[in-house]
Amino acid sequence: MSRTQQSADREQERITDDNGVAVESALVGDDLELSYPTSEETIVDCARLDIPEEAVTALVGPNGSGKSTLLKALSNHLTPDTGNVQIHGEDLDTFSRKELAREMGVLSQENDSLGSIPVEDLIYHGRYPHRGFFDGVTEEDHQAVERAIELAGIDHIRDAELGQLSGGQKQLAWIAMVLAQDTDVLLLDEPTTFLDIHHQFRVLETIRQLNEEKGVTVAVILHDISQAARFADYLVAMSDGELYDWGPPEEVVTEQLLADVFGVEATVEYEPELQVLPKRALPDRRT
Ligand SMILES: Nc1ncnc2c1ncn2[C@@H]1O[C@H](COP(=O)(O)OP(=O)(O)OP(=O)(O)O)[C@@H](O)[C@H]1O
Repeated sequence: MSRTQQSADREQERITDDNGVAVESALVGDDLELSYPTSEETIVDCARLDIPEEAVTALVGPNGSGKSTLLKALSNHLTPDTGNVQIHGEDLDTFSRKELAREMGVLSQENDSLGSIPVEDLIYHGRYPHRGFFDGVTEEDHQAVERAIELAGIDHIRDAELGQLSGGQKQLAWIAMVLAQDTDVLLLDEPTTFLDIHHQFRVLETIRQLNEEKGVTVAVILHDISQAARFADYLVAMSDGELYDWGPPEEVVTEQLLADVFGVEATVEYEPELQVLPKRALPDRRT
C-alpha cells in the first residue's frame, strides 16, 4: 500500500476504544488546507484530523512538517484556506478571542513580546484575558494562579521580569500562564523544549494529572519520539504537511515510519517500555 493510500485510509477511520466504541473528538479538523499570508504555498493539507476528547494526543514529525501550523489552525490563530475546525461540535471561527480563552489554553512558540512584565502579572493576565487586565481579581482567580505557579515550580521567580529569565524559566512562566486559564482543552507547542530533565518530567506529569483527574483534552507537540510514544494516548505523525498516520503509539511508531518520515534507521523496542533506538541517519531524499 502506498504511503498516500495508507494516509488517506487512516484519515477516514474513527478512533475506537478497547470495546470498539468510537471515541468522541474534542477538536475536529475537516478538509484543512493551510498557508501563511506571506506565501501562496500550501503548508498543511489534511483531509481529517480528530483530537480525541479527554485524551492526550502528541503531534510528532520532522522539523518543518507542519505541526505548529496545524496547531495554529486548531487554536484559531490561523484561518484555513479551505475546511474548518470544530471544538465540541461548534465552528471555531464563531468564537470571539475572549470566548475561546475560556475553552482552550494555548502555548505557542511566539511568546516573546512582554519582556518587562513580572512573571506573576503575566500569569494573572493569562487567567483572565477575557475579562480585561484591570478588572477585579476573584478568590478563584487567585487560587488558580497560585496552583499554576506551584505546578510549574516557579515560586522563586514570581517577581522577576520575563525579559530577565533564562529560556527554560521563561518557558515555565508561559506554561504557568496557560495552566492558570483552567480550561478543558490544552494545545501545547513544544512545552518541554528548553527545559531540564526535572522540569520536563514535572510538566509532563502535570499534563497527565490534569488529563486523568479533570478530563482535560491535550494536543501537544513533542520532538522526542520515544517520550511522545510513552506519554501520549494517541500520536499524530506529520510528514511534509500531510498526516502520515495516527492512532495509538504502538501502531504508529514503526521502523517504516522512522525511515519514511524521520529519515533514520532505528529499532523500536517495547520492553521494558516503548523506545526508539536510532542507528543512523538515512541519506536525505530531498533535492
Ligand atoms: N509565519 C510563517 N510564514 C510563512 N511560512 C511559515 C511560517 N511559519 C512556518 N512557515 C513554514 O511552514 C512550514 C511548516 O512549519 P511549522 O512551523 O508548521 O513546522 P513544524 O513541524 O512545527 O516544525 P518544527 O518542528 O521545526 O517546529 C515550514 O516550511 C515553514 O517555513
